Amino acid sequence: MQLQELLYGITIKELVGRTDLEINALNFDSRKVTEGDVFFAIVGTVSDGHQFISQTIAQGASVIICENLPEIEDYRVTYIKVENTSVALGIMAGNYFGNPSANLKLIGITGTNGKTTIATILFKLFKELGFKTGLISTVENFVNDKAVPATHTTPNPIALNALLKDMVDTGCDYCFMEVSSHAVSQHRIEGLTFSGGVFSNLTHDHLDFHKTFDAYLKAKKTFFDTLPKSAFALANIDDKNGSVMLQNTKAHKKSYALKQMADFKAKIIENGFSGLHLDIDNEDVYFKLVGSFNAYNLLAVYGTAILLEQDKLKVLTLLSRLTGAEGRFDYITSPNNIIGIVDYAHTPDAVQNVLNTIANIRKGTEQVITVIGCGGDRDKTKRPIMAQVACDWSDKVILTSDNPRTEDPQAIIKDMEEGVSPTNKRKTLSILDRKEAIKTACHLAQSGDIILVAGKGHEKYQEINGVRNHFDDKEILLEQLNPNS
Ligand SMILES: CC(=O)N[C@H]1[C@@H](OP(=O)(O)OP(=O)(O)OC[C@H]2O[C@@H](n3ccc(=O)[nH]c3=O)[C@H](O)[C@@H]2O)O[C@H](CO)[C@@H](O)[C@@H]1O[C@H](C)C(=O)N[C@@H](C)C(=O)N[C@H](CCC(=O)O)C(=O)O
Ligand SMILES: Nc1ncnc2c1ncn2[C@@H]1O[C@H](COP(=O)(O)OP(=O)(O)OP(=O)(O)O)[C@@H](O)[C@H]1O
Ligand SMILES: N[C@H](CCC[C@H](N)C(=O)O)C(=O)O
Ligand SMILES: [Mg+2]
Repeated sequence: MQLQELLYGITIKELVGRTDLEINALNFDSRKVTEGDVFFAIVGTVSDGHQFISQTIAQGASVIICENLPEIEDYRVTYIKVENTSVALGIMAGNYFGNPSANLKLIGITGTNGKTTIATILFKLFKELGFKTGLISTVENFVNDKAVPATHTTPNPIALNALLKDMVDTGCDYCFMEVSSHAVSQHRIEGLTFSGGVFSNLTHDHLDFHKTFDAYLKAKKTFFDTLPKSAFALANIDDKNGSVMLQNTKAHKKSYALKQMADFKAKIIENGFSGLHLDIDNEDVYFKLVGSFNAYNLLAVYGTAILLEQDKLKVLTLLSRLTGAEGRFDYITSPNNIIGIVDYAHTPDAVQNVLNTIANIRKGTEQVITVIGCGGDRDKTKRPIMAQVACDWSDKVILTSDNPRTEDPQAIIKDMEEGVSPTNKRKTLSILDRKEAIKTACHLAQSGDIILVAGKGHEKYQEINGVRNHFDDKEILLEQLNPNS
């Protein structure tokens, strides 16, 4: 492909060299650059890509996209100065892959909690409705039936557009993708054509990256502010930020809610371990998903399907048969009737929701034992709050490790302990080794008790200093609670 074909939509501040040259691939990582590549120099959180420019030229890069022009060393290389390299990368990655997002219906889902659940159920639903469909999510990506491992919730623009092209080539009509706040801030979704956007909720997370709640909110809102007129914007208006998301969007504004008037409305009739019984848009329907927060997720899915012009009764019938995403309120019952739940709750709000759900459906006499940790190299301010919520809503709590990454796991537990009040101390244990923590919870549990293992959900690893060792909460629960299976 010729460089000039990649430059549609790019505002060039300065150009040195030819644009009528054949290029190989796009690359933002110097370590992967080969002959004929375009290298994008990005200022990151750890290093500045500009410092690798000469190295990439030595490796054969023929085009450099940057925010500051280096001293021109090689007149065979084309240098393009832009305002923001990440924005240019998004647009050029789209051009490189033939702007696949415009050739299917792309729906983005954003919010602190519920993105994976909503995107996954939409993917399953649209496949059941008979469409070829794509999914981009935290757990796994899918090009219709083909699974593609996920590295991020929202991939980088090159991986993202490559996936979308694969979906278009496979004949997919729809793609449901999670849009993380990191992705919006880092312009990973730049240049994509969305047919719709969905907002679930906004609570405490990622303040290490965004610094303030306002900046976090703004990142989410930017996604809605940039939706085109032809798209729909569907927001949960029971969340106080739902209407903020809709404030300035050009898209068709639509709302969903359980507690007030909205375009899509539901009422919880029953909420138990066997599932939810809802009145949804005046239809009485049973669902397999558990917990009132899933009533919101189901309503978001239902609203999206109706906005995508699907038949109401067909949608509700199929939805009532579907299960949620892996590791989200995923539970087993032992032979002596101990319930073990694996859930991806890793924010204060999610922990509160999952424990509220358990509180609402427990019979009353049984103990709730929670095993919980907080991730390293992530928002430190959520640690004491998560521990406090866990203690306030459980009979026993075991604080443990969850992906310490480059941090000292003992120090993370110490941050969590700050949130344990003196009265809560007596019901709290700290056990560094997560496997031992889960084992201890299983030993403490008696018939009828409920164990919640929170934070890792579908994850199959424990990440320590850049190394991911096999670890699976559900596997350990199964082994401990069903020793003969
Ligand atoms: C904080 C964050 O989002 N970091 C992402 C970011 O890395 P960075 O800004 O730290 O990059 P950097 O290391 O400073 O490097 C800057 C630039 O120099 C380049 N470089 C660097 C070194 C070198 O030798 N040569 C070179 O060219 C890098 O490729 C990069 O382009 O850009 C990288 C390339 O796209 C991402 O892989 C990386 O994700 C890291 C691994 C990450 O953990 N991200 C998490 C926080 C994340 O994105 N999470 C969200 C949401 C999670 C959720 O709630 O679901 C997600 O969407 O997954
Ligand atoms: N609508 C919701 N409101 C509040 N909490 C929710 C909601 N949906 C799910 N949760 C809780 O949040 C956890 C994560 O859910 P899910 O994976 O769907 O969210 P996510 O937004 O994709 O998270 P991440 O940003 O980490 O990918 C669940 O395990 C559950 O405890
Ligand atoms: N995808 C999110 C949640 C990870 C959950 C938890 N297991 C952790 O490692 O903090 C993140 O990267 O912040
Ligand atoms: Mg997710």
